[in-house]
Amino acid sequence: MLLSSIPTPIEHDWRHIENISIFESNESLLAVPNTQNLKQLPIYFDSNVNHAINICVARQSVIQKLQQAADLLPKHLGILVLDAWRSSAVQKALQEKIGDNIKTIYPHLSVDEQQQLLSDFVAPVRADFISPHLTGGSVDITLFNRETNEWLDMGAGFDEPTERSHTHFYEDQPTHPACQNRRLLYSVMNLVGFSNLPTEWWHFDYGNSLWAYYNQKSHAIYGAAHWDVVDHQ
Ligand SMILES: C[C@@H](N)C(=O)N[C@H](C)C(=O)O
Ligand SMILES: [Zn+2]
Repeated sequence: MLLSSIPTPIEHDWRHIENISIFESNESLLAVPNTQNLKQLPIYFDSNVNHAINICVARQSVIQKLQQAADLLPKHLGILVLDAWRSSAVQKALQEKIGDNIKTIYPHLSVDEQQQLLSDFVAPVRADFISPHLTGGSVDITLFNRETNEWLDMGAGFDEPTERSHTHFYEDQPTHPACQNRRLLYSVMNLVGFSNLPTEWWHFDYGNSLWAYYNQKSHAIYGAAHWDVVDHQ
């Protein structure tokens, strides 16, 4: 497959994204299946993030498209879903967790600079804003080797709040494995219709306002979605 190079980022402004119209499609949230080349590992539940659920769920078309993207990969690779739909309570817990990481890594930055950096890596939690993962249209994913189950080298850890996480970071080192692996993930996801968040090599969207923004669509098709843990026990 011809791999796309990863473009220089277009910055996003959450204030602009919240003004995009949503024509809700009412597609259901479903569990991400475990197939040979598509698996889930609910990373926030496994790492005891408050309120995280023990399953990755996403909109029906998102799941279909993930499977299509996985089928485009070389046979020895698969897509591992780490998180998909996420409640506002989990979003808030992540704001705190990643905010604390930023304070530790960058103690010399002012509070405003730390907040600005946090907004690159975690969407806001506000009553008037629908965060991307709350729509069931966002997925946090990586690639794994189907023979060894190992994650591929992406050149920065998942949720690492540093510049190395920016999707295009390794574009000036085309022979670096992380450049090749990011291009592969980016290419298959792009081919089936997802957009990528330029600050995070792992975050992709379909159907929500972030996707409408990066794909220059007139409107999004996914607003807030709800998964009732009690109904699904
Ligand atoms: C927290 C991280 N995994 C993520 O999903 N970030 C984006 C920006 C989000 O919070 O929607
Ligand atoms: Zn994400």
